[in-house]
Amino acid sequence: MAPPQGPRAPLEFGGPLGAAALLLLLPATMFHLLLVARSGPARLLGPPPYLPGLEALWSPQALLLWLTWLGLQAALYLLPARKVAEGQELKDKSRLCYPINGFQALVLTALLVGLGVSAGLPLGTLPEMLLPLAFSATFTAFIFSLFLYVKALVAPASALAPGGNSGNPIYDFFLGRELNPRIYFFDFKYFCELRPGLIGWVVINLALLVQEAELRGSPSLAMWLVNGFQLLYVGDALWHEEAVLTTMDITHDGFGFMLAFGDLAWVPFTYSLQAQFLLYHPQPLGLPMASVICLINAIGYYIFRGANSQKNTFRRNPSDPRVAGLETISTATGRQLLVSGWWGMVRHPNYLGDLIMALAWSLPCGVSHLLPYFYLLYFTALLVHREARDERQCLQKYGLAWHEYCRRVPYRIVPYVY
Ligand SMILES: NC(=O)C1=CN([C@@H]2O[C@H](COP(=O)(O)OP(=O)(O)OC[C@H]3O[C@@H](n4cnc5c(N)ncnc54)[C@H](OP(=O)(O)O)[C@@H]3O)[C@@H](O)[C@H]2O)C=CC1
Ligand SMILES: CC(C)=CCC[C@@H](C)[C@H]1CC=C2C3=C(CC[C@@]21C)[C@@]1(C)CC[C@H](O)C(C)(C)[C@@H]1CC3
Repeated sequence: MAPPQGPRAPLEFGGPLGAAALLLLLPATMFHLLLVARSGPARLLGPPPYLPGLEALWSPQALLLWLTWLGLQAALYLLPARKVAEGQELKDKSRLCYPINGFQALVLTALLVGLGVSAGLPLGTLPEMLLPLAFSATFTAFIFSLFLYVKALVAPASALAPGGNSGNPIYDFFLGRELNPRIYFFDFKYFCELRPGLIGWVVINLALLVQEAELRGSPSLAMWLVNGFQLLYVGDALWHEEAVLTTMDITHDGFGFMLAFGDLAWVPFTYSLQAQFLLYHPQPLGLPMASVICLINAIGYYIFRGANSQKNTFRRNPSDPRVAGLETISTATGRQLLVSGWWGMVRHPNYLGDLIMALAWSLPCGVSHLLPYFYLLYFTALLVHREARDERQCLQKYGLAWHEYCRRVPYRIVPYVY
């Protein structure tokens, strides 16, 4: 059994009390959003329109559907992959292997959903099941996190994450103890981060579009835009699946309730909020405004993809001709930091692009309600917090070289603002 690592890693998220509060607050917020999106006033701030009883939340059919969905995605994960990629080096100097077949899973899911619809599958009824489906996803995330917590008790110390091993069970349950929990080749964190939640988000959006078409004759332009933008985002994530192997979630964070709930429940049921809002609150949108919004999304995507690809190319091969001409700072670890190109503009250009896209996803919903802007507000808070966590880790890793980088590139996310 692995001993707890003690108080070496500083506690995050407000320690055990913060973690306990988030354990309740995150699911409560998700259900609040689901209830408010379908209510007439759609007020983000204020009490929910009603408190659902257990009979509105618990449905064996929804649980069965949810488990079938997880099973389908797990089966697609196990299909032969076009490539097997190596992850970052671990504490014991080994590297794990990951199948690169996420985009294939998206395409096969689309084919299966298409076949199902043409055989009479009532996709348009899915929006009515969102509440019990979200409940099933939350329930499975709790049970799964318990399993992960217990599994970590028998994991070797070298398999534990730097945080999440404080010895406080609530804090460790929330943050996650084991870095890469696996059964043979099946990596739970990698699977959850990109498959059931992200692809589920796209399917929920599509079901909302289908139901809008059934209700009003055709989907609105606003609904098309939200579906198109978010499909591009998910498709991009799966196309560049290998890049997720260098994100903080995979390389640093343990797998516990925060990521299990985030991946399985929060992403599909709250990231589809704009499409949910549009189904119940149709918004007029003219072509000129739609073109401006498309331009905003394109700018955001250009920055997001450009910055992420530049860093990934550089990390994989610094002498790649696409990045070889960029200015760099050497660090004591032997790794270099980019100080020109996207990473010379601000210290997190990829966050800037992501935030611009988040704005473009809300704008089709008009400006009469705050609710569709929830994602933008939450995401700003998430990225500001994430950026602070990343800066702490980079300072620890790179010391003086990081100070030099901060001096050369003083702004964090938005040039001349923050
Ligand atoms: N939609 C959503 O809900 C979310 C989306 N995201 C998105 O995920 C993507 C990944 O984000 P995230 O994992 O947080 O962080 P990043 O991809 O920004 O990775 C940060 C790491 O990049 C490396 N790095 C930092 N500066 C430089 C530099 N100048 N030159 C070279 N390497 C540098 C460091 O690691 P090292 O030096 O060790 O390589 C650092 O730890 C982002 O686009 C973000 O917007 C993130 C969270 C949620
Ligand atoms: C509030 C709460 C429950 C927090 C948990 C945070 C998670 C929802 C996010 C942490 C990092 C994420 C990433 C993506 C989705 C959201 C979570 C899981 C991501 C898969 C979205 C698509 C991107 O292209 C990405 C692959 C870069 C990204 C990785 C990080």
